[in-house]
Amino acid sequence: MSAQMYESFKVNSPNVQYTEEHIISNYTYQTTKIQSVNGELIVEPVDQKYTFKTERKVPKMGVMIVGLCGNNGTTVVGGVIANREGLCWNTKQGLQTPNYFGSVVMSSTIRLGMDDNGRDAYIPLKNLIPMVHPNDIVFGGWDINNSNLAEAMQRAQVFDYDLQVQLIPHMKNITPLPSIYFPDFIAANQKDRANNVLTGTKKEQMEQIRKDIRDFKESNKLDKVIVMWSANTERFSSIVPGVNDNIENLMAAIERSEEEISPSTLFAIASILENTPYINGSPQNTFVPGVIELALQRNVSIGGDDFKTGQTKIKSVLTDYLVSAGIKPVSIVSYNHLGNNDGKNLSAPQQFRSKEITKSNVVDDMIASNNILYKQGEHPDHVIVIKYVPYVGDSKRAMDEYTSQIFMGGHNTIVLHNTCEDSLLAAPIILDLVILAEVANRIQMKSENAEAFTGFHPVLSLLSYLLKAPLVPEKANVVNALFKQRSAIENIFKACIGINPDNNMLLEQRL
Ligand SMILES: NC(=O)c1ccc[n+]([C@@H]2O[C@H](COP(=O)([O-])OP(=O)(O)OC[C@H]3O[C@@H](n4cnc5c(N)ncnc54)[C@H](O)[C@@H]3O)[C@@H](O)[C@H]2O)c1
Ligand SMILES: O=P([O-])([O-])O[C@@H]1[C@@H](O)[C@H](O)[C@@H](O)[C@H](O)[C@@H]1O
Repeated sequence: MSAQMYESFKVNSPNVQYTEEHIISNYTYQTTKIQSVNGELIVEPVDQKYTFKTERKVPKMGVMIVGLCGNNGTTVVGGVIANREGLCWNTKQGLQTPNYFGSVVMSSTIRLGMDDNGRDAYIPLKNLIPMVHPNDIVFGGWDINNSNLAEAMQRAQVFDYDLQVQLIPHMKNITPLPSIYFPDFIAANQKDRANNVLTGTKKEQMEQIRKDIRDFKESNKLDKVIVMWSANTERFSSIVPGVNDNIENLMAAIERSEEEISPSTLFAIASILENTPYINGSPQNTFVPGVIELALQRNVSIGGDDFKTGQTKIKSVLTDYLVSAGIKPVSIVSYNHLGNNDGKNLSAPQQFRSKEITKSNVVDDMIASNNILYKQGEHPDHVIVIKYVPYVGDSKRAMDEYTSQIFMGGHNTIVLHNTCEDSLLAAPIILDLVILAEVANRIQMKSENAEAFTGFHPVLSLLSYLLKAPLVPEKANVVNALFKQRSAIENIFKACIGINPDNNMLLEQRL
């Protein structure tokens, strides 16, 4: 047996100290410095010393979901209630128990090292450093539709009937706060849903959202709140000089109720002004330059864009495998049809365009990494098709074809059919996003030459593993390859407790 599972562990190292409040780790970050000198590439291995300081106390956290009554919103809330209450339900396969499958935090493991018998020791990722447990999260939020959460959960048609029945009493008293609704930003076919909307100027509506956040935090006696956009995909906002190109212009434009400012941008600003992290689970460009500038100014975490759940997640693995194996994808065709309200909204051209962008860009970094296969600027044909077929509901059917050039003019064609229960895939991603965003805000680090500890950059690129179009700090590289993204999470958490990254060399077993 090559693997042994463990639940907990203690680090034995002179470089790691556990105090009442913190885990303090003196860590050597090993990286490689590259320089081109007189046309010659100089490669210099570098050891940089850092001190990581992680707060051990896990806060009482609330999550406010924009789009609370949607398929994703009701599924994540219902799923947490089922887990917290231990609700089991009958299905045609027998009794089903609740779980957090699909959450990398709650249901994946990481390798710590090898024991004396040569067995790999694994622990749950969630036990690596102290993190919020989803069962303890308090949910609330907004929706332009006034259904209570039990009605909305039933409308979503995601959960098995026997579970729905058990969830109704737990969800019927949860109701969404009225929200900001500007019809021009989402499909016209959403109009019938909009019976729970704020009125007033854009400034007044934004101030109401700020008050909602304060009231939610206070009434639930929360230590922290995170706002998560899981509302419909908006059209892209135009970046207009003098309107949203910097925070000064953006705040002035809000005062003028400027047309081009979207509901999601107002939610982002409201959150940042309330020192509340904001995550965008949809593809639109909520984070116009003025919003990013505000997040930097106030040092508040923002993350996005667009949950990476099924068809695109596989694309970020398959393309990485092909290119890193020296195989040249030359055509990628991604078709899917779905019948939920998300699909209905995406049936409108401008909303589809937002999604097409995030679903297409996910291969760019992998293609750019191999100039043996691709000349400068060369890339595969890449087509995205999304069709709205009401009957299939939340059960999205994805069909992909990957055609690649192989040895000596040959071709390899991979065809995938992938039935993605979209909300059952997205709900655990939503939990991972808020749990990781919260813990990232409890980690500080200091290089040996620095005066003071600092946190992560406000643009939280650590969340990339969970997103189609990762938002990264200016000048930082976008990484879409899924296992590189996962390693970043694992290795940064290991650094917090002074454990080296898993380099997979296994010299203990190769010499
Ligand atoms: N696998 C997935 O489900 C998945 C993956 C990636 C991204 N997404 C994105 O997540 C979002 C939600 O997906 P869903 O399946 O829950 O969609 P949904 O249509 O079921 O839910 C969206 C909800 O947002 C509400 N809404 C619309 N505009 C609003 C506003 N301005 N303020 C508050 N509420 C508003 C709607 O009334 C609806 O209840 C979509 O943008 C979708 O593209 C979903
Ligand atoms: O499965 P995935 O590509 O990660 O993401 C999904 C898309 O395939 C689907 O077309 C769209 O409707 C969903 O909102 C989601 O974006």
